Amino acid sequence: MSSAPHVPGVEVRGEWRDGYEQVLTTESLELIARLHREFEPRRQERLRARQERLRDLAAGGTLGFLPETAHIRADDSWRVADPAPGLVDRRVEMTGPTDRKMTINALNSGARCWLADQEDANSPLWENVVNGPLNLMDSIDGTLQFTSPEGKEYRVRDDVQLPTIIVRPRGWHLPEKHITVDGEQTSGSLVDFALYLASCGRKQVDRGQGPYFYLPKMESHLEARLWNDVFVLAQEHLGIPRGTIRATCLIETYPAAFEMEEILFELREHSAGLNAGRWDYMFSVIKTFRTRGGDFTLPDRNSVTMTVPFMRAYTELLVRTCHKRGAHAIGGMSAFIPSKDPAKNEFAFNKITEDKTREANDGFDGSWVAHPGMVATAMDVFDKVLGDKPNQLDKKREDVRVAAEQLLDVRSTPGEVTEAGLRANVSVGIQYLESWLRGQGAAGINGLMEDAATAEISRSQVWQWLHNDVQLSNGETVTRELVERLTDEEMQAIEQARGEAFASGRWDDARALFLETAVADEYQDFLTLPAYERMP
Ligand SMILES: CC(=O)SCCNC(=O)CCNC(=O)[C@H](O)C(C)(C)COP(=O)(O)OP(=O)(O)OC[C@H]1O[C@@H](n2cnc3c(N)ncnc32)[C@H](O)[C@@H]1OP(=O)(O)O
Ligand SMILES: O=CC(=O)O
Ligand SMILES: [Mg+2]
Repeated sequence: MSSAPHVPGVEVRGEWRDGYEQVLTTESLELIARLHREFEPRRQERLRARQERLRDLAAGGTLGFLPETAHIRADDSWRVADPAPGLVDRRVEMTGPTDRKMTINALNSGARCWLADQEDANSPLWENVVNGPLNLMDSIDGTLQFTSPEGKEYRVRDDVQLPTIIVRPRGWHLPEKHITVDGEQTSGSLVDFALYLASCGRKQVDRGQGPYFYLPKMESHLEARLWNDVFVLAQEHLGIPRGTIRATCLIETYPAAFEMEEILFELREHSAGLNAGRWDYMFSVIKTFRTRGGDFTLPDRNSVTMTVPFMRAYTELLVRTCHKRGAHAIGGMSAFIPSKDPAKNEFAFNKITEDKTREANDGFDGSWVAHPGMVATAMDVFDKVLGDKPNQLDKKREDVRVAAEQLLDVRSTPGEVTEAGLRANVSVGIQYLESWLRGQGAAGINGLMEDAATAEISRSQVWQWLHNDVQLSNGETVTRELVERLTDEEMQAIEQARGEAFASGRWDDARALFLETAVADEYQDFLTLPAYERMP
């Protein structure tokens, strides 16, 4: 049995298993230590800045384009780096967790890129943190195999074009408690980043591509600057040419929507574009102005479509901003997944087609699908719009003009707050949390893909409706008693639906966590923070 290598100041506190030595190497742990020592104070500073901004907003402030960076927006001369190998044609990107089976299924999906997710679709169980990069390493080495408990054999095909791998590390807010440096918990972002970079970075360069990343949940261009500085130091540390790393930033927080251009600017030598992360964006809209009542209260989650005014303003601005700077604009995730029921399946595929058609016509260069069964449908849509072109960076969208007021226009969102919407939030929130606590960060619930971002919407809507005394369409006011009663009823329904399997689930924990984050007066910034404390 191997054990963790000795690196001064570094302690691996997570359970050690055979094979981990391939990823938890001296080199990767030294990189984590160097990044931690160099950047942890700045990470903490940026997290404090988030809190300060939230306090200002709660006190009546608002969001707007920053006066201090107006010169960056006004300067037409700068562009991001030219697209890197493997990132020129990104018309369809698969997303999903990095367990062995799903890694193989994603690689065989026919998509152009694969977002290998250590974030929204992953729950940071220690074994997921280590196995993710381990599986990616095996896939690059061509040794990845899997046999299911039923005996089904999985292999990466050699007759399809493999997607370009883009790894999404955790956001800046999440700690990693299983690796400490000088006695301190490390950053989940830096651990995910360093484990992949150290184990796969050079291999990706050798096969003509590079270590590519998706960067989630950033709230300001100064957080992007922090990532850029991390990239510069890590490339130098590992002896990889500067600019080899490429990163696509998710614009998925309300404050970041006002700093798209600055985020591209900060990362320009490493930038691979922006992505419209619609689910976290919706969560962030609720969270940012959660105490400000009617003007920022959204109706039922399923009424907030991509065509409501404030969402439309956000995606239009994203395409225009990217193409002005030579950067790819990547669309988001429609939550519909295939169903065994033919009518529901047809509905889901129609929804995907509609969503991807709107994005392709708007100028996005590609978009996400959550399930391999949907790759061909999305490909068909983008093929029709792109034709032989690898992207549509030439579609400048200079017709688009988006003012701050349009991004902030939540009030014009049509729809109601209904008891069914409240029940759905409670039920989905609890079911997702139960799955997350067991180490599964994405789940299909009621025909929809649910992950950390969609669960954040569910619990934050309940919090917002409750703490703003919102009236349901049936005239009833949302109170703590009502939410608790519906929670009891929904728990009974879940127990009935799950049958015998219910007994082995972590339902008490999931229910308690949901109520702690959806009902308690003190709003938790991220559901995953208290959830992580309940994780071994
Ligand atoms: C807000 C955001 O950040 S969106 C991006 C993050 N979220 C995600 O990436 C979610 C990705 N999607 C998923 O994880 C899955 O599709 C789920 C959990 C929603 C549904 O998965 P399942 O219940 O397994 O669906 P289903 O039974 O239809 O799957 C059929 C096959 O496709 C595979 N599959 C489904 N989704 C994926 C995926 N995203 N990646 C790889 N394989 C997949 C399944 O493993 C299964 O394989 P098998 O037939 O070999 O056993
Ligand atoms: O990460 C994507 C999102 O929609 O959230
Ligand atoms: Mg997200």
